[in-house]
Amino acid sequence: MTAHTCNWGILATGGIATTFTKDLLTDPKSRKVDDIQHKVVAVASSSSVERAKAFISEVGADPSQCNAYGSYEEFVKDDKIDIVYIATPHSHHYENALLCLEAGKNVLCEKPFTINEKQSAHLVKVARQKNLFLMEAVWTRFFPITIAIQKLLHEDKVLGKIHRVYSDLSMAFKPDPKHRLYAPELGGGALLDLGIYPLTWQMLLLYQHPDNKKSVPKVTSSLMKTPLTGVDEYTTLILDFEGVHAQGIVTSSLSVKTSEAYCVHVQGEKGSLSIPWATYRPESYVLTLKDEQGKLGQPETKVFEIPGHGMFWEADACARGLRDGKKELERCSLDESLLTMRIMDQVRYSNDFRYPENLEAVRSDA
Ligand SMILES: NC(=O)C1=CN([C@@H]2O[C@H](COP(=O)(O)OP(=O)(O)OC[C@H]3O[C@@H](n4cnc5c(N)ncnc54)[C@H](OP(=O)(O)O)[C@@H]3O)[C@@H](O)[C@H]2O)C=CC1
Ligand SMILES: O=C1OC[C@@H](O)[C@H](O)[C@H]1O
Repeated sequence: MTAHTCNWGILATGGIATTFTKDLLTDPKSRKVDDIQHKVVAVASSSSVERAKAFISEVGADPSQCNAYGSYEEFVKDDKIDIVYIATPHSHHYENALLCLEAGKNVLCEKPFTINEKQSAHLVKVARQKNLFLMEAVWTRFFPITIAIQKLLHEDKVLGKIHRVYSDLSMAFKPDPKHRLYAPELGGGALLDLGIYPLTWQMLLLYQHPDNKKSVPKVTSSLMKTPLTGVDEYTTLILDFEGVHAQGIVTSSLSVKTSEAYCVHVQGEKGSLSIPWATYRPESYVLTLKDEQGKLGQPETKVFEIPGHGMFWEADACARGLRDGKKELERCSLDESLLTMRIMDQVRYSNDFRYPENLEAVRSDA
């Protein structure tokens, strides 16, 4: 069978663009994939064409097969591109994705999709009008371990009724008002950068639970701003999923690292399942079941190998989706991206946290 080739354009040349593109260029056979292969055919840097050329060399792309651009506007005109991966700061996702969609390009945009739901909804509207593929790059959703955990809980029901899911992603960053994580003008703060991951686990484990029937959770929350720049430093969400009659507790912070014990902890009537570090890149789970007397037995750990960073699985899924004429993927559906943005909006706005007006705005044709 001839493998289907997916031609990628990389928009921006920073940290995650480097990680994603190196993963894209790993040998698919290393993850037992033979129906897909990826090529990087264009790279754009808003800094300079020299930066784009340097990036192409740094990631090991073939410069003879890959066009370098010093402007995103020129880059999106490149008709060799099948799909664009957007890797700019949160503040720029909305405009960058519109630029790509309006140029007729399919888009995989880093998380969080945009600054707020109305911007994401505008992207969805344009993608659907132009019959283009669009997805938020919530890469964790595509890990084999993530799919296995959902099967364990939803189909095999190893824990029986689920009572509660705790999930957290917190990291002790060095406070720097210029860094994208602290800068309001770049969409800084814990929730959109980190909190989206523990919130995604709630969507995967409780919102998607068959008994929940996709009922939207009631959300209460608290948020504490950093005195340094006023972005959110600590956030706590409580999600009541009435459909499955279970509660989710979601936390994130810029100032303290997630407990070593677990990033995700699921409590059910028959025991518990924990996922150790990292919330965004799970490598194992620990299942502890009760015996007939209801006493907790020995924990059993299952490890899943990751032949690289792990960003190739979402890329493989996008490539298969394009090959098969899909415009979105159920595993990371546009509706769930919109609901996730809606919940994060609710947390920010109900706790009096808004980004600068120009960042929260949508275009007049939204
Ligand atoms: N999935 C994951 O595991 C991760 C995802 N991310 C997401 O990726 C996005 C980028 O994060 P990261 O790679 O760490 O960020 P970086 O700061 O490392 O890179 C951002 C790049 O965006 C471009 N850019 C364009 N305009 C600006 C601007 N005004 N200020 C700064 N950079 C600008 C620059 O590239 P150029 O000059 O070439 O245009 C810059 O290098 C974020 O939305 C984040 O949420 C981040 C880390 C991990
Ligand atoms: O997506 C992410 O994952 C890990 C963090 O270090 C990073 O800030 C965040 O954007």
